[in-house]
Amino acid sequence: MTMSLDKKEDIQTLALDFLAVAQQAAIASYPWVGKGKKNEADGAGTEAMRIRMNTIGMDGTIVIGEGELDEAPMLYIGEKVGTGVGPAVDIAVDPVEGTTLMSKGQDNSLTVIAVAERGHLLHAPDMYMKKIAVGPKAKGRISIEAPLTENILAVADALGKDVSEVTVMIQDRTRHHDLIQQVFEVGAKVKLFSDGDVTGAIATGIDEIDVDLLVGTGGAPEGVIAAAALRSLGGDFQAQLVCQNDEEFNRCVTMGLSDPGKILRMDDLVKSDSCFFVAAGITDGILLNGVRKKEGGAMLTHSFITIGGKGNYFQFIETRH
Ligand SMILES: O=P(O)(O)OC[C@H]1O[C@](O)(COP(=O)(O)O)[C@@H](O)[C@@H]1O
Repeated sequence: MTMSLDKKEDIQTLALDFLAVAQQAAIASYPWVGKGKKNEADGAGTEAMRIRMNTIGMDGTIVIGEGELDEAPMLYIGEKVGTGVGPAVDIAVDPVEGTTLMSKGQDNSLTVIAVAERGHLLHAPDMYMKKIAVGPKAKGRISIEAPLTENILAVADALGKDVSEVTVMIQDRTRHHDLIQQVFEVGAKVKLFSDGDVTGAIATGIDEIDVDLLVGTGGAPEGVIAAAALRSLGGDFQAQLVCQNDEEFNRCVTMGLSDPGKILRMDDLVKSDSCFFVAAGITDGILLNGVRKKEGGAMLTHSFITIGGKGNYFQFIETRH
């Protein structure tokens, strides 16, 4: 029998199962850290994720994964996962978010998974997306259509901070030159990063991390995953797909996005609070510690879980395997 993900206990149980999936994927990718082999790490994480996911009592469908069936043998878009008996859910995965970071042995690579009730996650094509993210305190105060300077002033006001104390996370890319200049002009601070904008988005929803706003253009699949994390954390995420040519425009239309240039609000990205997000660190980062190998072969993981509809609820979990 297939049931929907409407009961709090269902979400909680499933979220814990997926936490184990993320941990296993991070452990499987770990031997490839710093080896310069992106594909091998991604493959190892993907396989571990799929094996563990197929033991879960659910009727799962991958909606954001490793690509189309003809380009990805595992966790392809549309692949059915789970035992087939249990809640009907849509799943968005990125076994290694920050493949370049991981392959160079740099900080901030992690495994991320977002899950929502069937039909509640946007099926985003693999193209660019303009994004803005804030935590719960600044929810309702930002607009992706407003200039960044205005958003920074609104966030400062919402957080009760002086504008000089507002930290804006931006991916260090030439396409973001104008955004970086706007931060300097208004007197706020940038925190530039080389890769991994899911981490930056989540950081806005966690008080202990000094990040107030994430802006910029990055991957659309990562955008949907980050939106699920922010929805679970009670924050806000707004976006707009960036079609660079007719082919990308037509791809959006084929995937059911009749107006690809539309501003995507939280309800367009993640339709309800029946969702959760889990992550596990591969290398150390601002959000999570990486995998550690202990004496005797035990592995230590550091992971993160946030579940929708519970306010600003999240937990960091250290596990010995
Ligand atoms: O490298 P680009 O083209 O600027 O793309 C940005 C995207 O790449 C990432 O930095 C890393 O993505 P990968 O893990 O696929 O390498 C994302 O976090 C971000 O959304």
